[in-house]
Amino acid sequence: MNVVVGMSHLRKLSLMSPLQMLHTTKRKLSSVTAKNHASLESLLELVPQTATKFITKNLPAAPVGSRGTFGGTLVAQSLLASLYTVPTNFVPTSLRCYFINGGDPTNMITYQVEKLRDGRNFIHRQIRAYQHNKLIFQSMILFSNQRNSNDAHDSLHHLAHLDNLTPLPPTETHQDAASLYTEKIIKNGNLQRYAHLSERFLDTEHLQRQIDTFETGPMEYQFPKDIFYTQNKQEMLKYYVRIRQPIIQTQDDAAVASETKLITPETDARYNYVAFAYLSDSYLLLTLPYFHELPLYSHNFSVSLDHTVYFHQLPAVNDWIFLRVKSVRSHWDKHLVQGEYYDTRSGDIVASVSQEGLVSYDSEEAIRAKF
Ligand SMILES: CCCCCCCCCCCCCCCC(=O)SCCNC(=O)CCNC(=O)[C@H](O)C(C)(C)COP(=O)(O)OP(=O)(O)OC[C@H]1O[C@@H](n2cnc3c(N)ncnc32)[C@H](O)[C@@H]1OP(=O)(O)O
Repeated sequence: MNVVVGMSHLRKLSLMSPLQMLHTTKRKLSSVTAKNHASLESLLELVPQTATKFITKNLPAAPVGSRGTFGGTLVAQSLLASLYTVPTNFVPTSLRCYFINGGDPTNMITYQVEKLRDGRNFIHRQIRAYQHNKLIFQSMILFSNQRNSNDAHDSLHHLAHLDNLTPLPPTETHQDAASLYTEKIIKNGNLQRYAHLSERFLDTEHLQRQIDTFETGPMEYQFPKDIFYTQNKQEMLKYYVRIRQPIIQTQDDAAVASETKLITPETDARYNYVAFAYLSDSYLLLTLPYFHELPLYSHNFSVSLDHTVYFHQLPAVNDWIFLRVKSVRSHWDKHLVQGEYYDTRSGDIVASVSQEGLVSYDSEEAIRAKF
């Protein structure tokens, strides 16, 4: 990224009237060609070093506006690494992670899988991620045997379910992220208000990268129309997300990837879990201001501290997944958010996610005053 150009442009913009600024920004935006983002597979690809040690093939990128590696990359790669160490009939049941040190996007990550226990029904794995010989992340994953379905042990069967979901997000309430971001943040005189929250909103490269990510990144979102700034008290944020890259949903047993083969979106349906782990860290903490009727992106500092996923069934990530997020507790800059993810075809829950983050904001009054 050309930071020097970005900064000088930023200074020029700050001397302009809001109208000039908007026109200049629009011109700049249309002159920057959209970049094709790498596929999810290449973002997450691991090179096996030994049976339990893996190194990333590509650099672990930071999300737009962040300095450190995207947490979802670490969660997903730790799951991918552990999948190489369990038989193909085992699927993840739960996954608990801690983000210990910020990831360096300019260096490869080494994942070390520890085989804690191998049972008939359950397998336990612990995964540690290192950069510069420093521990940056740790996860613990429980796998269960999907072939071991004994009806006698299935009393009190229950799966949370939502009626009235449709395979396509409703257009009257939801809109694709790129056009919504353009409409609500870049256009309609709003950009200057956001620039009061962060100078990043005066940097056309930043705006373009955000739009590129929405348009061509690994995830596709349909957000509620008030997501960036709601003026109504909200208990839950409801949005839709899916993965762009095709991932197989079923496979016959003969074709299941053996432990020696690469686990990819084409070879192993369990890649849906990996992709879900990746998407489950996006637009979770970032949505906190929504619950306070404040504009998104009004934080001063934001990192996730931990992340937990309970998988209830294989998530079909190429279909729209309906997500309900709630804010459980905010206290001394520590914020806990929880999400329930539903399959929009069946209405059944596919996963539950909890995340605590360290996010600092100015006071509500100060944010409102500058916005
Ligand atoms: C290809 C990719 C596409 C992505 C596709 C689309 C994704 C689209 C979704 C986008 C959404 C993104 C949002 C995802 C969210 C994550 O991904 S965050 C990434 C994962 N989490 C992390 O990396 C956190 C790792 N953990 C840590 O860094 C450390 O454990 C902690 C949390 C900083 C420890 O805190 P601490 O004990 O207070 O640490 P301490 O040693 O006192 O301070 C260390 C540094 O932390 C910083 N710090 C700590 N507290 C504060 C604070 N309140 N204010 C400011 N700085 C602070 C300071 O820099 C401090 O440095 P110094 O001031 O000492 O120089």
